[in-house]
Amino acid sequence: MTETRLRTWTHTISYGLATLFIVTLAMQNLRYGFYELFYLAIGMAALTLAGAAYTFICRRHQLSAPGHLIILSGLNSGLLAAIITLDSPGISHWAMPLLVLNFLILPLRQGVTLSLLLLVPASVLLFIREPAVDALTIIAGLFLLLTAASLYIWHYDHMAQSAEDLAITDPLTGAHNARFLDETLQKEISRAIATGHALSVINLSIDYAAEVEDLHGKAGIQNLFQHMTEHLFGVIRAGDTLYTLNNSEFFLILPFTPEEGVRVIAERIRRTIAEHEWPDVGKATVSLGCTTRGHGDTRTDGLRKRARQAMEEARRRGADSTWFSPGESITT
Ligand SMILES: Nc1nc2c(ncn2[C@@H]2O[C@H](COP(=O)(O)OP(=O)(O)OP(=O)(O)O)[C@@H](O)[C@H]2O)c(=O)[nH]1
Repeated sequence: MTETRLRTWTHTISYGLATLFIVTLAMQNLRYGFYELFYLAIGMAALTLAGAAYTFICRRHQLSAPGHLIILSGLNSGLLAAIITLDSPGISHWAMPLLVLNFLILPLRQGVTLSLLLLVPASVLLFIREPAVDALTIIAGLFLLLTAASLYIWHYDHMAQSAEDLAITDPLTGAHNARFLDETLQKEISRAIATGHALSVINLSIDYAAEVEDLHGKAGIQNLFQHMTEHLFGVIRAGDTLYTLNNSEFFLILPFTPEEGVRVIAERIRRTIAEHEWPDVGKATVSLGCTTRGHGDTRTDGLRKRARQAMEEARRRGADSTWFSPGESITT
């Protein structure tokens, strides 16, 4: 299930349960003749229903739907206004479903801010109006709920981020993996088409990797691969992204980099790697195939294939070399 779908479901269920809870409150207050509270609950139920409808309307871009903040601000400020004006002791309990809703629907920071904006003035009023022990009990309960909800959401966000990082990172080198390469490259191609900026890529492989492995073992080639990854991270500039494809190949996406630029950076990488003294292995070289996005390159496979062919051409011409393969020229 995608995150957008997951959120659409959790938002709909949250708004649905909140509506049910608030409508029950409304009916109870109607039964006992507390008409002000009845109207307040009806207003709040209308807003939670609006939230559910908004969730349905924005189901395809749930992650960037700003309307939830407006709806929840309305709910929170409505309840706060009621707490200030109505002087009804039980009303502060109504904050509980709202706190949960704030955390389930909004990003953590917005949820905390909105909840504190509701709880702090409500707590002050409780202290003024209620006996100290009663006020303290209610406030402690509300703040306990706020802490538990924020810790839970923080934990969930953290776990989701770790799972995402694991899915796109090579555990050996810490660079991005092949799975993430196509996704990023497609985004960069679309960005380059939209903005007209140049986009270049480099496919890079360690020369004589099989021989290095025979001589120094699997651990030796893995060590070299790790150290080269660190080295490459130190050479490329912010905005460039590095991918490790198998135990001896790298791929670089270089946004805003024209042909002359990719030739410069490829040559710099080749030279610095050849000059470096690598732990365990000593000297090592790489072959680099570079290309720049051409007129017909709207998908990743074309660019990747051309970069690979250029790398194979560099290898054919002898180790420790770079080869540039031009794409169809872009006429503007
Ligand atoms: N993407 C990318 N391009 C680079 C990098 N280094 C050099 N280039 C390209 O090569 C060109 C010339 O780079 P340099 O020889 O370092 O000259 P520079 O004037 O210091 O380059 P700037 O980084 O643009 O200031 C740059 O304009 C870039 O297009 C790099 O690390 N990443």
